[in-house]
Amino acid sequence: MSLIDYILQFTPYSKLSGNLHPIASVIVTLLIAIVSYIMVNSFMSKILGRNQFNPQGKHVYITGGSRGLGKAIGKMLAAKGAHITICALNEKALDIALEEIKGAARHRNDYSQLIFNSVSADLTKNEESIRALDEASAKHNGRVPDIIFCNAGSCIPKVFIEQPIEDFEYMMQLNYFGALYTAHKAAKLMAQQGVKGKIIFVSSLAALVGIMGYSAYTPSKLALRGLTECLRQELILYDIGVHCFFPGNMDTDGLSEENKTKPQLTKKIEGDDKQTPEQAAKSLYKGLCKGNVFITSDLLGDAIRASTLGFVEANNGILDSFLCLMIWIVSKPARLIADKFVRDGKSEYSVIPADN
Ligand SMILES: NC(=O)C1=CN([C@@H]2O[C@H](COP(=O)(O)OP(=O)(O)OC[C@H]3O[C@@H](n4cnc5c(N)ncnc54)[C@H](OP(=O)(O)O)[C@@H]3O)[C@@H](O)[C@H]2O)C=CC1
Ligand SMILES: CCCCCCCCCCCCCCCC(=O)[C@@H](N)CO
Repeated sequence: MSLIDYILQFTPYSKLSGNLHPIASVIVTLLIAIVSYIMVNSFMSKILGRNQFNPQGKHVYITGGSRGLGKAIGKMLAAKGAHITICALNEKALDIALEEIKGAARHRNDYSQLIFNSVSADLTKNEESIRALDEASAKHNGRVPDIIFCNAGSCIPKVFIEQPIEDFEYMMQLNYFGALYTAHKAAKLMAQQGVKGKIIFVSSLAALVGIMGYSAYTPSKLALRGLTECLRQELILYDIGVHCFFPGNMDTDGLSEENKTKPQLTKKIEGDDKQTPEQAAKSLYKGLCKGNVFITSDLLGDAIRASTLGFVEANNGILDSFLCLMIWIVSKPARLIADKFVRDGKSEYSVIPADN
């Protein structure tokens, strides 16, 4: 008896196969194989993936850690025993956030050994980004942080022709170059010091699907995807892991702020689903534990991710193929409906008179 026959005898297939048409029996066999594969795969990834991300005792550096997602990541990892450094612009907000982050770790036995620190810097500038990282390292005897979250970012949504060029430049400068400056310095220090660390870029679901109103934001976040793909391979040289997170809308100050300038049509197309930053942080953590390179925060995001993989590793080959198929089925009607919203909205968008 072959191994397959041995396994199949424990399935309903063994009782059915005698009565089935040969084609039906091939289909049933395939289905059983697929379901078993998914079960074995998810079981294995639970067993094998459990230790791929253990922040305990590690120094975690979070840009944009004073609010929203960055602060939620800080609290979550502090509670798991990480040393935390947060970096942002506003010092007062940093102080308040650091107290909250400490509070999340206070129940721990090793609380007194944990180091919490905040650094104020303008991350749109290379020298400032380097100084911030140096200050963070100084509190750890010059050792670069083990885990870097490039999370600081901003979104100003507007209709393309009404958006000033300065906005395009600002978003590229903060969302792409801001993350690049920190990652570049951190990777160099990790390589020099032999620190087998991790760099995690916070992109957005809006990087993987382009919708109206995000013409300045989407490209700046898509650039991070490209950077992740190159660095994931290149930093194997130094055993540095690279990951990219693509969350959907999260209930943060950033979202309230962007909603002030967001075109109605953009709101209509993206819908008003949103997660708390804590929920998104949890999805990110789970993805890191499994060793996933591209990580999302909900099912729609996961399907969009799976449909745009290219040469990026699937998180689960079979499941991702299935999700990709779902997007292939729904994307055409979804696009037609979204396009119709835009066509029907023409009258609401009066065009600014031509320059005279
Ligand atoms: N909220 C959402 O719906 C989504 C957000 N994202 C992305 O997730 C990340 C976090 O978003 P969210 O939590 O909403 O962001 P928030 O706007 O709530 O917080 C942004 C953080 O970045 C810091 N920051 C902004 N500019 C600078 C700067 N020039 N130098 C240093 N720090 C800076 C802010 O500090 P300070 O106040 O001091 O400037 C703050 O800590 C961003 O990259 C965002 O693009 C992705 C998908 C959806
Ligand atoms: C062409 C047809 C389109 C069909 C629409 C399908 C639905 C896509 C939802 C995408 C939502 C994007 C959320 C991220 C927003 C974000 O990153 C900012 N809010 C940042 O703060």
